[in-house]
Amino acid sequence: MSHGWGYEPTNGPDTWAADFPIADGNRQSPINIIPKEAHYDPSLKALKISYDPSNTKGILNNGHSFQVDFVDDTDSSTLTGGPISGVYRLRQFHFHWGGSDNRGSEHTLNGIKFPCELHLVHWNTKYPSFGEAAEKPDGLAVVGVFLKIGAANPRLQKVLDALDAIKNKGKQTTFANFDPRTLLPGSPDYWTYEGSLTTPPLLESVTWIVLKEPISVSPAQMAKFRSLLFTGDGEAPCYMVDNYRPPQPLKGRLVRASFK
Ligand SMILES: O=C(NCc1ccccc1)Nc1ccc2c(c1)[B-](O)(O)OC2
Ligand SMILES: [Zn+2]
Repeated sequence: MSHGWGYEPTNGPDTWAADFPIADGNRQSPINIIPKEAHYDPSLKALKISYDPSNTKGILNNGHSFQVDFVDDTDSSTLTGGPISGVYRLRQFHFHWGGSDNRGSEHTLNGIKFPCELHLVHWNTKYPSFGEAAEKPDGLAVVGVFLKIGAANPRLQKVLDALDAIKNKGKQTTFANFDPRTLLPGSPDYWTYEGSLTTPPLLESVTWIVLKEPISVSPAQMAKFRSLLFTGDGEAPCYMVDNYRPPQPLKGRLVRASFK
């Protein structure tokens, strides 16, 4: 019985193409971003982010990461502007991180890996649902934020304090009134390119918006991420670390910059 995809040698990123041939597609993510090769596009608008903390629904260990889910049945938490047209609704945010501080991010900058990367997932309201949007080339918009080691980030702490309650795969707990805007850096500068989900089903439906300025995370806070388990209650425990896909071939894609 073939177990599901994951990040171990037997089911990790190098094995995904067997079940998800799109893994070798023409717009796969993540990528290595080389700022000097990005094209400044003066027509790119500023990102407009408007979140309603009361939309926060809960926090879940899904066995690959943990995610904070949002009520997305109205336009109360949205992303507009930037490289996208129309209104995209916030669905969830989650992270990818490493087993040590020298790795963990999915996107890289000049080949440099950050210890962690935040993904804020939005779907295009021209489609009836997230699931439908996820199958369209302009269906999703994901804001990526790098985390770099530094001072403890107080904005992260509320999220990290909830992790003790969702140690195992499948566990979820209440989580309310969180404003993900508080996790964003001060600078509005971003790179953008057309890509995909970075986990199976690896659908090529994501407009990526990767912010230039990282936010901080302390070593102790990174240890909290690494205290989660990939495994379910009663299984042999396996720490949730290195849940990142490495950069994929650019295949001729342009990376645009919103700044000079
Ligand atoms: O939503 C996901 N799966 C469930 C699903 C349901 C219905 C249709 C397709 C997929 N996955 C997913 C969504 C967004 C992002 C990622 C993975 B990411 O690349 O890690 O960062 C951005
Ligand atoms: Zn992600």
